Amino acid sequence: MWDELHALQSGVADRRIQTLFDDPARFYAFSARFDGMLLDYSKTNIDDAIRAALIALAEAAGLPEARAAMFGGERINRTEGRAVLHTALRAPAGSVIEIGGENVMPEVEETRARMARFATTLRSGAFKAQGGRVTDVVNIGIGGSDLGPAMAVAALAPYHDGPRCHFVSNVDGAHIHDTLAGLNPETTVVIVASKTFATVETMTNAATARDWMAASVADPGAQFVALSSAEDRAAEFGIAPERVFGFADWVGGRYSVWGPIGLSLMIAIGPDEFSAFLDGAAAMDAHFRDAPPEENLPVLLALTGIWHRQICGYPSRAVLPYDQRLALLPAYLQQLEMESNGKRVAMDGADLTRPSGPIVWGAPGTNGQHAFYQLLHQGTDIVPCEFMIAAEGHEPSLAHHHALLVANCLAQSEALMKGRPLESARAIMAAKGVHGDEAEIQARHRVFPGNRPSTTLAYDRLTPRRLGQIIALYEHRVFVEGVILGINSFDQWGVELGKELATALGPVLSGDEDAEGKDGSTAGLVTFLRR
Ligand SMILES: O=P(O)(O)OC[C@H]1O[C@](O)(CO)[C@@H](O)[C@@H]1O
Repeated sequence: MWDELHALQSGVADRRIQTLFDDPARFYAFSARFDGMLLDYSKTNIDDAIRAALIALAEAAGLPEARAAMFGGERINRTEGRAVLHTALRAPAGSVIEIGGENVMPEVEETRARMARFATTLRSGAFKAQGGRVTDVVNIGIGGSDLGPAMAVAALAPYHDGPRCHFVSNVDGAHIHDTLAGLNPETTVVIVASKTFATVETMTNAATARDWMAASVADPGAQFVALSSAEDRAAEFGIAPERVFGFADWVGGRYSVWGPIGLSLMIAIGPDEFSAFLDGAAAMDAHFRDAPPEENLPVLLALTGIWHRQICGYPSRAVLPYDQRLALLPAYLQQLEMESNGKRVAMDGADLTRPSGPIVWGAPGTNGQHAFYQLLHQGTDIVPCEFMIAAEGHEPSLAHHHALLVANCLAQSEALMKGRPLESARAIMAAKGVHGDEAEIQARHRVFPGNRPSTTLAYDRLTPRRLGQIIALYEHRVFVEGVILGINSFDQWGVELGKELATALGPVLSGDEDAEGKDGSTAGLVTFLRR
């Protein structure tokens, strides 16, 4: 299968993507729709034969079985011995989802209902902080306990009618200092979001926030909430059980926004809109489970990923949402994709024989156009681009802005594909009255090689439901790529070594231990920083 795909790639290496549009039906044949979304992958070099080979590859890798195993609650996270069931957090009420014969849904639904009750009392003012109605909520968490809710709260700003939400993640004291500086401790609620309730950054920030609050209110613990799988540790921290929202170990950190970790989002937009967010994701789950591969958005997005990274060899991909409110989506997807598929061994511990998942990066358009798009168009590396655009914004009086946004988004994928040949650049110089050697030099700088692939995800409007679908689409894309690569997308051992060394460096930096045994560079830096 892999050999066949490499052979197909060699055969089309010189083909211009643009020539594929000689077929007037290309756009329809190489795009797929679901609900209010459209995934266009026609501006790639994938043709019928390549798509068929990619689908065969996914099937040979056991995608149907792996998908059934995930939805069926099997312990597919082999290195941690855990099931992977974030899909249960958004499953409709009344669903039956079992792990080892036990239905997990009653507990999921009970926690969902408790979250909704708490969010409602907080939004209505029935829950009183020690200075009265809650004005501000500070979510303290990092990685999956931060990026999901922070990204979604920003994305859904037009639906935000609850208290203000703030997010503190970095252990750099500047982050919590600057966030708390503008807040009143008497009307602020602090949410400590940590699956393990042991992450050093989060626990350090939580202790600082508690000290800040203790300086102003009699009972700081009364304004603290915990979101965690380690409910005993939350209790030790001094948070009463009625404000502890637990979740099971089968929810991975980067897949956790759908449950308690999403509490700040629920407080911001309200339980009804939060339900719409879950419903969107559940609809994508059903589509992923049931749609045939040629119509299945997560499968198709994954296959373009495999084609570009593992077959064509492009090392990175750019996520380019033409939506300012999705400014945090690239960071969110960096964790989702790189923590899931940035691995060098297969499920059985053998070395991977192919590249791991790609480097994921990006920024919203149109800002990126005035920064790094230069490289996308004329750099020597090819970076597949993943554009995202809504048909309409939330500001009817600013429709002319949105029209410009859409035009820019479409123009970029067109420019990447078509480029500008040397003859056109020469004609531009001639029209400017520049001739001879200077014209030739100037023309060469104005050439765009083109033939650079992109996909576009278009949707009607960034509603809570649509955002839920988009995130679930990417989650399942990551899963499919992981299955094809034969890796475990649900552990993250690669984050451990740095944590261990940071712990060991603490006493060295404080001067309690010397730097003996450290390499010369680390010892030199310790000396410089201590001085
Ligand atoms: O929610 P926790 O347990 O504080 O973990 C935060 C993050 O840290 C990581 O474990 C990586 O260090 C992520 O996977 C996770 O999202």
